[in-house]
Amino acid sequence: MLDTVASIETREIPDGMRAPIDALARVARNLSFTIRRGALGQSLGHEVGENTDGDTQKALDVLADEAFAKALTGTGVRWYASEERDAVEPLDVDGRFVIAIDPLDGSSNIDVNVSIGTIFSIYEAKANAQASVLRPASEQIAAGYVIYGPQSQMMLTFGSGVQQYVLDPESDVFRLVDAAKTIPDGSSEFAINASNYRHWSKPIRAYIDDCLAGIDGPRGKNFNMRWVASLVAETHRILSRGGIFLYPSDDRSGYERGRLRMVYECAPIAFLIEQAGGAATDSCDPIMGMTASELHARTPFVFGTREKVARVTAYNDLPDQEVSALFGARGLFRA
Ligand SMILES: O=P(O)(O)OC[C@H]1O[C@](O)(COP(=O)(O)O)[C@@H](O)[C@@H]1O
Ligand SMILES: [Mg+2]
Ligand SMILES: [Mg+2]
Repeated sequence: MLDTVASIETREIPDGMRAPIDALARVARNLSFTIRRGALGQSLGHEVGENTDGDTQKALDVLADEAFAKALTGTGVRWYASEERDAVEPLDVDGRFVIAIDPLDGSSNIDVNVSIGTIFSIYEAKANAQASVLRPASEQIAAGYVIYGPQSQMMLTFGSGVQQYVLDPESDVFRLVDAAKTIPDGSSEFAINASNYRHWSKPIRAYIDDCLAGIDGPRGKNFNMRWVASLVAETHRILSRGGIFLYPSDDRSGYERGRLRMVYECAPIAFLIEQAGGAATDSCDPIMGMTASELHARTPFVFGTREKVARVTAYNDLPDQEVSALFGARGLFRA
């Protein structure tokens, strides 16, 4: 259907990158259609296997991965690195780019009609597959995500701000609605999977304790909590109205480095967030300065408005015994 016309408005997309971005947008609009059909179409949420990281793969994870790899072939992409594949794979031998992708983010939400997404990151390719993705996040030349929600939207950065596109159901084209999206200040929302509270480090517990204490605590104001369990949806909310997201490391086996993957989840989201005026860290240091040790490596992840992310770093920098007391007693960073 519609595969011969441009699937995204290209005026703000650098010339050399239009082919891969158009391919990503084309698959995204097809996925959006498939997701909207739900049970009227093919089954999407049943388990079909397990990926390298030990996550169950749903039918839609695999369908999305195969569709992106196929559509990107012939668009100048030399290497394709996916959450759903064991290793980085070749596409076009002479291609200029490497794409790292989480083809379907928020898999646990497929069956319950809650927003899910796609996250991607683009670098200049190197001759070596591994070296093309195991490099500082700051070397990304583009990053973006698609959210499949009540509206399907795409957010893109090429290193000079964040562009917001909405998939127009009339024309089936992603249309540019904001060429300079920035994160608003002032939200009092935090997002964390609070069921893991007992597993967190002291500084993370102290940070959340102080939020929960609300107007009676050291922060002197009330907070609200959100947890969608789709990284894309949390990012979209924070880009739209501010706040902070935390997926810290914890003491469960396998969560020593948190849950989220550096190459195709945290690096691209960090790039977008910084380009929108926010900050992204591993709870201490900026994600953009980090290099993954392997394709599926995890990292603790904290992002949102700068002041909120800096506060988490400050809690982490304090000696254990001082963590809460100091903030409470001296009223540091009040509100
Ligand atoms: O179930 P948990 O531990 O709260 O984890 C939720 C996180 O896992 C993820 O679903 C991981 O992504 P995938 O669905 O791509 O594996 C994130 O989108 C989300 O932030
Ligand atoms: Mg994901
Ligand atoms: Mg995924």
